Amino acid sequence: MSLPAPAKKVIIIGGGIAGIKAAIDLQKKSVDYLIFEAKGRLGGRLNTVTGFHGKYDLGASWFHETLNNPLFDEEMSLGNPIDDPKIFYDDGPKKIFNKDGIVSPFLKLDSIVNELFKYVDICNEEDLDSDKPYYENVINYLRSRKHLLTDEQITNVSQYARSLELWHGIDSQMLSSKYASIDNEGRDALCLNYDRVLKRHTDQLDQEKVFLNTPVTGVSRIEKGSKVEIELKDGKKLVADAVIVAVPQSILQLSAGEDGYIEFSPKLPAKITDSLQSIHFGALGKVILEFEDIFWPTDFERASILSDPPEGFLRAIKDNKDVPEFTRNKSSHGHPQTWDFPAFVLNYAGCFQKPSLVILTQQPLTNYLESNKDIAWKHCKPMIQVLSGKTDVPDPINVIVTNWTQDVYQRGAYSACYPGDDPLMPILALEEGFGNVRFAGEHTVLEGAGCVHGAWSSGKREAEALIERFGL
Ligand SMILES: Cc1cc2nc3c(=O)[nH]c(=O)nc-3n(C[C@H](O)[C@H](O)[C@H](O)COP(=O)(O)OP(=O)(O)OC[C@H]3O[C@@H](n4cnc5c(N)ncnc54)[C@H](O)[C@@H]3O)c2cc1C
Repeated sequence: MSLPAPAKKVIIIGGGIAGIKAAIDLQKKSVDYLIFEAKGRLGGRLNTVTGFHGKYDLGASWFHETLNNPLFDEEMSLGNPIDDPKIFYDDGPKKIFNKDGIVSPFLKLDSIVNELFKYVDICNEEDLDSDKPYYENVINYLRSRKHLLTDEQITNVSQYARSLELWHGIDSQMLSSKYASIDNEGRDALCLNYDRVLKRHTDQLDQEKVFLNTPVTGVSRIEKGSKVEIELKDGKKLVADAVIVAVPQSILQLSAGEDGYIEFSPKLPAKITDSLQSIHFGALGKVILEFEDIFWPTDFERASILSDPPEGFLRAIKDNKDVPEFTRNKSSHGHPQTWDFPAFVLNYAGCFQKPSLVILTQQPLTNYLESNKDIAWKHCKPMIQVLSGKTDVPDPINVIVTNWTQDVYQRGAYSACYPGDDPLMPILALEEGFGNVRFAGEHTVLEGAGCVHGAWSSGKREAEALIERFGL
């Protein structure tokens, strides 16, 4: 009589949606698993909090690309009750504001910026071998069209084009032109809220196999690579047949000695370590303002707040002179100035009749606000004055500022491309993995890169790969 083969065991490092999905799928095939999560909660970049007026997502808010989003499909297949909807398409009326108030739709900024995006695509196709900062192409476009645009259009387009910063989480002087454009495979839907999606997943886990507040510090391939041993921060070691490293890309990019660093033994192949040099990490952040009452218009769902162009910008475009760089960090006033950065506003008054506004910010502003949370309202107040058309605006009853850049186990928002970066290299290298050391997360997928559904799909992929490897 032959004994049944002992159950295979997989250790999952990181309890975000990628790690959780991997665990669920492994469990379905009776593969034993343990999840080690550094923080005191599961979910990683899915984090829903409750304020005075309801729930807010500090990390992901939207289901992106809903024509090609398997997580969205799965959620919707479970029903979307009319009296308790799981999503809201917040793509109704949108308004654009600058320092002086509402920007007239007759400036046709959307049409011009759409043409500009096309121009950037054409430039990229014509020059496949090099990559410029996206902002340089914005300037080139404005120079090439300056006889066709009014001064007001040139000034406002230069800043409206920066809206992409609120997608990538980095400023457009740092953003790669090649990877600036956003694929749009379907409408984006606000998820109401991601805690529901997370709970549906975590409820499927065996809670005894989940270890919170347990950072992993080392991963070693042992027994000629047939087993993997992981080391926890307290020095404890555990052995498994495989490991799925589902920590953020920013953690894989740390150097020895930095908080959160994971030591791999033997070292990861150069294919992986070198590829991690060709990608960066952005810092999208959020400031949530809750007020007593609604005192601003409810006739729009989203707003773009345009920054001021640097002094002399228009003249430089018209005279073909060097265009001044825009301010990235602190100005001479000691901290970042409101009108130096574009912002994206989600108007809860327009979407849900609630007196709240969610303001999205990008690097380096996010880093500053997340480490100086007490100035967040002062920074945002001029935007709210413009948005409401009132100088005398009440203070919020609650200000919530995200913490992604300050969390040593996150260190920002998601992968982002600087000029010259090649996001494909790390994706291919991490997808290949290193024997039974596997990788999952938003930074390891092509479809849904940077997104929740991408991270989820990567967990599914790694579970499938191990199930096949184990011959199950
Ligand atoms: C502000 C913001 C807005 C976003 N908006 C959207 C959006 O609207 N739509 C969308 O689709 N996506 C959005 N995203 C991206 C999305 O949230 C992520 O792509 C996705 O949640 C990543 O999941 P993950 O499992 O790959 O990583 P994570 O969720 O980061 O999980 C990784 C986990 O690893 C843990 N960890 C790190 N180091 C260790 C260690 N040494 N040991 C153990 N555990 C460790 C971390 O604590 C973390 O919990 C947003 C992200 C942010 C920050």
